[in-house]
Amino acid sequence: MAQLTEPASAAPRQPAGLWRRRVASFGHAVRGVAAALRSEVHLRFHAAATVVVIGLGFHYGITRLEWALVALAVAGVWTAELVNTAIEALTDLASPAYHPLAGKAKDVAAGAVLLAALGALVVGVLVFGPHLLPEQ
Ligand SMILES: Nc1ncnc2c1ncn2[C@@H]1O[C@H](COP(=O)(O)OP(=O)(O)OP(=O)(O)O)[C@@H](O)[C@H]1O
Repeated sequence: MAQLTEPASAAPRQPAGLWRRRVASFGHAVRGVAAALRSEVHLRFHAAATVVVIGLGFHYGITRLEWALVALAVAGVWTAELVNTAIEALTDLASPAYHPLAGKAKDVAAGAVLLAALGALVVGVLVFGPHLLPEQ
């Protein structure tokens, strides 16, 4: 039977359409972060910690390089936590019953969060330690 409409893939790519898709993708990403924030207590803790760290950064007037390190550390923890949340959801979908591989997937994802958090702790201690505990 003849097709009445062209398949979507055959439509010419207009710049306006590309922009619409980019904006839609951005919306999906924001929706993902919001959903994770609603369901994950850890992420709400990270959100509070991020606000505190930014406040400390302004309070102590840290340097541009220190801001860069803090930004990387904060983004690293958020990224690891969001990926962990996605892997947990996919694992629960694929294997609601107990399975050693499901456990391994969740443990490895949690390990990524742990490593990112340890890295952020090191950055936090090195950047803010001298301000919070000045030498006598
Ligand atoms: N389907 C499963 N099969 C085997 N082991 C599992 C399974 N689901 C969870 N586990 C084990 O239980 C641990 C905790 O899993 P759970 O889904 O409760 O994560 P969580 O502790 O709630 O994580 P978070 O607190 O980050 O949300 C996993 O790291 C894994 O070792």
